[in-house]
Amino acid sequence: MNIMNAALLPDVQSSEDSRNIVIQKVGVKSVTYPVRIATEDGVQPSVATIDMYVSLPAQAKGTHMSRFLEVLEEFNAPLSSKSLSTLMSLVLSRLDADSGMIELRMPYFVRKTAPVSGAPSLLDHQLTLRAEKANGPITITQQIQTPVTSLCPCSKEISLYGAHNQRSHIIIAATLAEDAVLPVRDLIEIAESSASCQLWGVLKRPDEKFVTERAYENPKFVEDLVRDIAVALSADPRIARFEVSSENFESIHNHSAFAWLSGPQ
Ligand SMILES: Nc1nc2c(ncn2[C@@H]2O[C@H](COP(=O)(O)OP(=O)(O)OP(=O)(O)O)[C@@H](O)[C@H]2O)c(=O)[nH]1
Repeated sequence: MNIMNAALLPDVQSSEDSRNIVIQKVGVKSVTYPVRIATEDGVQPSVATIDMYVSLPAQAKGTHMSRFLEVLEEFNAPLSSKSLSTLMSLVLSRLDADSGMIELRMPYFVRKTAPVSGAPSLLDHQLTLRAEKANGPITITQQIQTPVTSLCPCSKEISLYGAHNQRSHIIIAATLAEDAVLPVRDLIEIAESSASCQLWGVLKRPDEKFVTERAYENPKFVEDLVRDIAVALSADPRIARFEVSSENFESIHNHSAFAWLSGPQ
């Protein structure tokens, strides 16, 4: 459509609304979009599911939905805490809004080498990056879901042989201190080092023996996981506040053991 035709169309969104009701969040939800993530090892391509919202004042009938995607089209920087903050500012300015939120959810891959054989493989994590602007400055939250192994201390103590163990999903959401930079890898390392054992995509037999014994020597309740992680996050000056959870997919039940906490405490 050319500009002449567009100018002839009524702009319903920009008309006045008489109900006197503010909308806290309006925008686009579940946009699937290719992205590039800035990592310490270079730029990693991924595909994100994106929500972008702004507030709408009481007198405005509608927001300008097309502008969210226009900003995304123009935004060309690899994703980092700094560039996400810039994207939030661009959205607020283009939508003429005081407050808003952008959340991107995407797979994030880490290249690993198996503990004994050194076999290379990729391990997938779920990364969520969130920018929020309310009354103060823009805040950035980095959330990572990391899969690990946990082995039950009680089971080890009471059993003649073995101990039940499970795959656990640890979720750490760290809201950064102002201007702080926190590599996502640091959060993954905190999660993995707090677990009974970390996971690898490829394990040969010597590696399998290693992870089996490593988990047995390092048993953890779901409570131990979230508490050990909270201790590490509380000591990190780059993190203003955090939430940690672990879901342990039990092998002796058809349900999970779960723990959640927020900090610092
Ligand atoms: N506000 C609003 N827009 C919607 C809704 N449903 C669809 N639209 C969008 O309306 C858009 C077009 O409106 P605007 O984004 O304001 O487009 P425009 O007026 O040509 O562009 P600007 O001049 O930049 O505002 C389309 O992208 C549709 O997605 C809705 O429920 N609310």
